[in-house]
Amino acid sequence: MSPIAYEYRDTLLKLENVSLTLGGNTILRDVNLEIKDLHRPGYTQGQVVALLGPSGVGKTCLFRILAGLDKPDCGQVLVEQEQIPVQRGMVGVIAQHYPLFAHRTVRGNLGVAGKQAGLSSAEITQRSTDILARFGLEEHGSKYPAQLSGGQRQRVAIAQQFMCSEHFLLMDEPFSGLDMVAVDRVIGFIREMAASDELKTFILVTHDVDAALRVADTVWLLGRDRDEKGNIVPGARIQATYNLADCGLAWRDEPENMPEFAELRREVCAAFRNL
Ligand SMILES: Nc1ncnc2c1ncn2[C@@H]1O[C@H](COP(=O)(O)OP(=O)(O)OP(=O)(O)O)[C@@H](O)[C@H]1O
Repeated sequence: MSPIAYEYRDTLLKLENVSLTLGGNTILRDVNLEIKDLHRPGYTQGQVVALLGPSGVGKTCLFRILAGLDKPDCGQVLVEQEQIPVQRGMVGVIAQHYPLFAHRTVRGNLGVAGKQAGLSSAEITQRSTDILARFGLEEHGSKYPAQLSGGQRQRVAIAQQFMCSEHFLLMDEPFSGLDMVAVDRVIGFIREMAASDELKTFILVTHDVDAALRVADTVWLLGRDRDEKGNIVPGARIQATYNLADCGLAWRDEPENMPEFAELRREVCAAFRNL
């Protein structure tokens, strides 16, 4: 199938030579990547990118650096069209399992995020109302997390991050522990939200090859090199970049049923196994 037309515009987020050492061990080594505003003629299209890597490779460390929660030893993360150094709060963070405050209502949960982002009470009320409507949660504002379904809780957790970060949403293992139907629902939701705003950018950190290839327009493989004897060289870096738009897989319904998907999946899995 022929690829869908698109072009890249401004840089929205850039990692420049990010390296990290912890307890004397090199964890990340010269990680470079760039997320650009992806433009599809006739469509509003945000970005969905995935950082894929095996367990223990340094995904969580990179996640924290991307979110401005930790500083790398060298290198930097620049965000927005103005390319400013990332600060805590500029990138919305959704931790694994979509945690919420159990003792606060849905509106209360959104309010906490709004307060952390420095919004006034009036702004919190206004933005919460807008966001609840956008997420189809209008009727649930005064409910507590325990009174929601799993899918609704996920939506609230994602909505919460939209209170503080308009554009960037970083998700840590968003598919872990979910059944097939729930994975479909999260993928559908990410796609829908990404198509709601030209600058909306989802960054998924995951080891789930299938889900990453189903939802992302770009996938980066994070891994460590091996020396000539096959031993692991400390320090993960970007080992491969897969452009799913060029493969004709991005923005399709059920790309997993396309032959191109199986081919790319084979290639990614083979590379993954060597990391
Ligand atoms: N505070 C720390 N001090 C020393 N080493 C650390 C520290 N935090 C993490 N590490 C090491 O850094 C490496 C990467 O850890 P990280 O949690 O980022 O991996 P990951 O890719 O997220 O793994 P997983 O998918 O299993 O969660 C691991 O080898 C870990 O032992």
